Amino acid sequence: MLGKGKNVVLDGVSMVFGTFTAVRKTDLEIGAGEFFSILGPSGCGKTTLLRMISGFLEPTTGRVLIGGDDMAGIGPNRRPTALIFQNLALFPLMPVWENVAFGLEARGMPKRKRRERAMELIDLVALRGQEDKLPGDLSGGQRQRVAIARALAVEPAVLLLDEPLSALDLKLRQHMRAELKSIQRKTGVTFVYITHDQGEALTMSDRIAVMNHGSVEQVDTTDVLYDNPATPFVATFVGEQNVFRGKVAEVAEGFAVVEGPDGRLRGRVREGLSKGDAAMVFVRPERMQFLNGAGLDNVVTARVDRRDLEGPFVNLFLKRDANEIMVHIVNSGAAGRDLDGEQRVGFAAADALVLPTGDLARD
Ligand SMILES: Nc1ncnc2c1ncn2[C@@H]1O[C@H](COP(=O)(O)OP(=O)(O)OP(=O)(O)O)[C@@H](O)[C@H]1O
Repeated sequence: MLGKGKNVVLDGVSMVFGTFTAVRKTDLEIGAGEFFSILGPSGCGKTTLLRMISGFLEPTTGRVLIGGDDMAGIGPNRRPTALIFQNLALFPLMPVWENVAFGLEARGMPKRKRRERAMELIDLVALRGQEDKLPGDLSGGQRQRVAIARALAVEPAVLLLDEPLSALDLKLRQHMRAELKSIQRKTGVTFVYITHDQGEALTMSDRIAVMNHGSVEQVDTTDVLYDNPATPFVATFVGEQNVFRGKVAEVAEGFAVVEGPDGRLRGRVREGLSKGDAAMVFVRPERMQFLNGAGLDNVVTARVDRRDLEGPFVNLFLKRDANEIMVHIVNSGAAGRDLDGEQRVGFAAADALVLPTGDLARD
């Protein structure tokens, strides 16, 4: 009943509007049946990349291949893709099932068969019982599922989703994440998902490409992206980070020591840094600990500034001169309530990553 997922290859693709380069030369391979996200801040070129895959834009340079076929000169309607936007554009006067079956009529499928096919898809997106309602009588999340069923009805090999959840409230968005992932798994269709929401990308994707200023900075699985970001931008765009600046004092056996205003800090390093280079040390807030006398590879003294209760966990913010340090602790009782004044916080060298100085996501 459903199209089988195909791979998408971008081979030296770029997009220039007049004198402005929206997407720099990009090579990317999205696997058949993969849930692949393109993540980045507003204006970084995500939608432009998606429009080149869908055929609404012809790339300035390079080729788009879907399932091995070069898409040059092939319009959006003739590509094995379907597109879902934030603005769903459902037909308000058509019941749910006719909305889902809409693309099938153009293919000359008789009405009874169309309804049958629509019902299969309505089951897939868990909307059984809603098929005769009008879109206006559904919740936002249900409407979203109608749009997904409609896009899947035409049996695309690749489903392109452009921030489809951004109009929904937080609870519904979180629920729809699980739902989208399960639909993707059941169908085996390749999903290319555009978002600026790193939480969304991390929870749903097999792999993520992080974009910044028209370039893909890193493509990796979610765990690798979180634990081993390739650049300061990726390190700070995906999740929270503590950042310590300084100069490399030593490099040996996969670790570097960075000397700066926060002292001598040791962390993991890849190639590309030598003694004297400007560097940044990144540590996730959940890898920082308050040190009650105990030692750790790295120790920083800072003053407790504020405590944010998030419910299941607590974020403690400490100040050290101009630097803010965030420590994330599990709320197993009165977490962090009695902490104030100067405190020693620390982290293991294995939990810190040293990268060459670069642009941060939230500068
Ligand atoms: N047709 C166009 N002509 C000129 N510039 C364009 C055109 N389309 C997009 N751009 C520019 O290209 C850049 C990338 O736009 P794009 O829509 O791809 O970003 P995005 O990452 O999807 O952002 P958002 O999350 O805000 O939608 C932006 O600076 C935008 O203004």
